[in-house]
Formats: sequence, structure tokens, C-alpha cells
Amino acid sequence: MTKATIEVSGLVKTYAKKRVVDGLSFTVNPGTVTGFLGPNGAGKSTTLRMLLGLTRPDAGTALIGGRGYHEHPEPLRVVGALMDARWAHPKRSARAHLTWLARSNRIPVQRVDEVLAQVGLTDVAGKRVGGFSLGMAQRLGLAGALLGDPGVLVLDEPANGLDPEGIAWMRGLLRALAAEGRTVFVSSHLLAEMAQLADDVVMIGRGKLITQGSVTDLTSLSSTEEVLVRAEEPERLRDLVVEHGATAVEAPERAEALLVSGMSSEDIGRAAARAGLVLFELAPRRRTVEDAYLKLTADSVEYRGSVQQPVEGSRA
Ligand SMILES: Nc1ncnc2c1ncn2[C@@H]1O[C@H](COP(=O)(O)OP(=O)(O)OP(=O)(O)O)[C@@H](O)[C@H]1O
Repeated sequence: MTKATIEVSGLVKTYAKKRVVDGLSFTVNPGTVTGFLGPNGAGKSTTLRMLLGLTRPDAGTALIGGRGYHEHPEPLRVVGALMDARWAHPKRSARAHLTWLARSNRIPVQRVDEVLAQVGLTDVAGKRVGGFSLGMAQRLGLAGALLGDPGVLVLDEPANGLDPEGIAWMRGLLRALAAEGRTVFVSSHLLAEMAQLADDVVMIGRGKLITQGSVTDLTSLSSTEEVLVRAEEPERLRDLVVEHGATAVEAPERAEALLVSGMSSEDIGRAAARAGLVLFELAPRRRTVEDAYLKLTADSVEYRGSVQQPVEGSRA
């Protein structure tokens, strides 16, 4: 196993005049599980396809260990990928599928039984893939990705179709693979899932990078307190908090209420009293990581100036 870094730089892809990947740059390091997060349609799969040489970028580069996917003489030994769990021939058995994959990539066939055991499919190795549940197909896809003992794993929504026990198993496996020094890059549109699994996160919205950083940073970013304030004269309240160096935006979940960041509820209450402002409501609310994610991705929609597609689950 050779360690390798993923480096994406200035990546662009346009479909039908729409930039689905728009100048994306980020790095994914060995020894970490890095979550690739973004709402549906954000451009995650398109980016991964460019990384794997399945789609040609219009501009920019997507390199693994300093080279494009097709520049590696034996790519399966460098990068293992799970993009579509259902690509195996339905009439083949799991073992036959992996044996074919190993032979066509000059990988020793004894690896087949090793990876079948690693993903927990030994008992059904002789069964036809067509009869597999989505969760079993995901495990088979993962076995295929592990076959060449690659230093880099690129997995598109690998938890799809797994039951809670399967998800816990997958989490353990991916963490163990990263602990061995591998670069594990996993896409998901579910932040809660990534918060439990990943060390780092690359977050995108509408094809652009929103943020890259550790999950810990993201959690501290999101744990800043906001205060929901309903005042008789909202405009005066807004001016008042701005004078105190804080910010106020309209609360998405509450008509005529403001969401103030940068000031405690006590300070807002005192300042309002001094200014003779009547408050109807003053409620601190701690943002969860999920809120931060929804807020960040919702902002990326607004950034484009038009909301073509609502952000899934967004309250904005
Ligand atoms: N081959 C293609 N031709 C035209 N449009 C495409 C093509 N592939 C993707 N798109 C469009 O590009 C955008 C980004 O899609 P992509 O699948 O990369 O997003 P995603 O972040 O992976 O979303 P999801 O979580 O839903 O899989 C979408 O609007 C999609 O319809």
C-alpha cells in the first residue's frame, strides 16, 4: 500500500451551460477519513468522476499522488473506488465478479477471499449478485475497491442502503483503513453521518467550495450562540446590535423576529432597556452542526442570486 494525497485544483465542469463544478480546489490527506459534503446536486459525484478519470474536466486538475487517474500504470493498486454499487453483472456470483476484477487488473486472486471476509460476504460469496440487497451490493462494491490494497479510497455515498448495524460496521472499517495511513474520501449529503465518521470535511454547494476543515472546527463554528429577539421596533433593534458590533438577520423560522449573533441575551436585554426598546421575546438558541451545515449550504444558494432548487431540509 502506497500513501497518496488527493489534490483538486481549479476544477470546472459545465453541463448544458450550467457550471456544476465551478473552480473547485481542495486537498485530502493520508491517514484521515475526509467527508465530501454537499446537498443533492452540489456536484459531488461529478467531482469524484473527474478524480477517477470517468469524466473529463473543462478546466483544472484532479490528481491522486500527483498524477491523473489514467496516468497510473495500475490504477486499482493506487485508488479503490465505489461509485455505483449495482454495476456488477447480476448473473455473476460475488466471488466470480471479484475474481474477474482481480484477473483483469493483475491482482493476485487470493485477495478475493481476503476482501470478501473483510466486508463480511464470505457466506454469500457463491450467490448471484442480482439477488443481493442494496446493502450487500455496497459491501461487494467496497470489496472491489479494496482488492488492489490501494492507498486511496474514493467512496460515493457508501452508507446508502445499509441498516444501522451496517452503517456502524462501515464506520469502523473506514476508520481502520484511515488508521493504516490510507486516504479515505467519502461523499455524503448527510452531515450527521459525517460528523460521526470523518476527521475532516470538504463542504461544497452549487459546485463551489464552502469550507474545508476539521469536524472539530466545524463543530466549534456551529456552537456559537445566536439569540432570537422579537422587538416592537425591529429596525431600531437591528441598529442597536450593529452599534454593539453584533449582527442581526431575519430569523428564518419566525416572522418579524431577528437572529442576533455576537451578543449574549443579557447584553441585548440591557442595551435594549437603556435605549428604551420594548422586547417581546429574547431566546438564546445554540446552533447544532446540522444548522451550521444548512445555513452554509443555503448561503451558497443565495450566493448565486437565484434559487433554482431548494436545499434539501433547509428552513431558509
Ligand atoms: N452527465 C450529465 N449531464 C448533464 N447534467 C449532469 C450530468 N451529470 C450531472 N449533471 C448535473 O450536475 C449537477 C451535479 O450533479 P452531481 O451528481 O455531481 O451532484 P451530487 O452532489 O453528487 O448530488 P447527489 O447527492 O444528488 O448525488 C446536477 O444538477 C446534475 O443534474
